[in-house]
Amino acid sequence: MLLCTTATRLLGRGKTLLPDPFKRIAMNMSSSSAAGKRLRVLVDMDGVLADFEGGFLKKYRARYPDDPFITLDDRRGFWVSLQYGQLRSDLSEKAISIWESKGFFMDLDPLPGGVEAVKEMARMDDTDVFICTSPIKHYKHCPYEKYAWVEKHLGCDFLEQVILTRDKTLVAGDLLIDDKPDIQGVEPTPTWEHILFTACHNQHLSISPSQRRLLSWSDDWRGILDSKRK
Ligand SMILES: Cc1cn([C@H]2C[C@H](OP(=O)(O)O)[C@@H](CO)O2)c(=O)[nH]c1=O
Ligand SMILES: [Mg+2]
Repeated sequence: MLLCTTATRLLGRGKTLLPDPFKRIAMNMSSSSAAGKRLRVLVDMDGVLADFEGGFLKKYRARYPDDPFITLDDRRGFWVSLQYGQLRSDLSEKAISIWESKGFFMDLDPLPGGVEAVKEMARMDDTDVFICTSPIKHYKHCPYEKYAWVEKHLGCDFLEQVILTRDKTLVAGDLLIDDKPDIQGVEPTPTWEHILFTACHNQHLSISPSQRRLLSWSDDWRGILDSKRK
């Protein structure tokens, strides 16, 4: 799955085709004209743009048709394997085998409205959007497939915006839209405000009054971005 043309691969995307010194001048000009006013939005991938839970359930049921499963309505807690292990101890490993398989991350369907929202965000003035996503430690397929998914659904240019990290606290931004309720890492005070994206596993959680949710991509994500603009 390589859709980037050779020319694009060699030269990079249109915006950054200038030779380095010119690029620096252009960047200085744009940063002085918009001094510090750009909004940086970090958008998570699984559970926010890509339907991890739906994709998991479909493949789990196809591979283990005689084993019990948990409906999306009954999902509780971020870690799928933890809840499956509580249902029956051997099911934890069976669950893990699903997302460690070739094609799992590539085949995930986009969640409704996510791709369109991210494309619209990227076109907004003074706004930088990055896809901030964690690969699983079984690295044989996942990192490649995450890039391939972005290329397929958001386009080749968007590959520039991908940040793969196991520690999102190290990434600086104004907003992090993410379905994981607790985002922790080595940085105790990340620069971003975490917006909890509602998913089957977190919808019943009560969150602190200061924390904000995005219920879906039909919810007012534009208002949340505007609230952070200086
Ligand atoms: C194991 C597991 C991973 N994931 C996702 C979260 C991470 O992607 P993301 O950062 O894009 O949300 C990735 C690695 O943990 O897989 C779940 O959403 N639920 C799970 O139970
Ligand atoms: Mg996620």
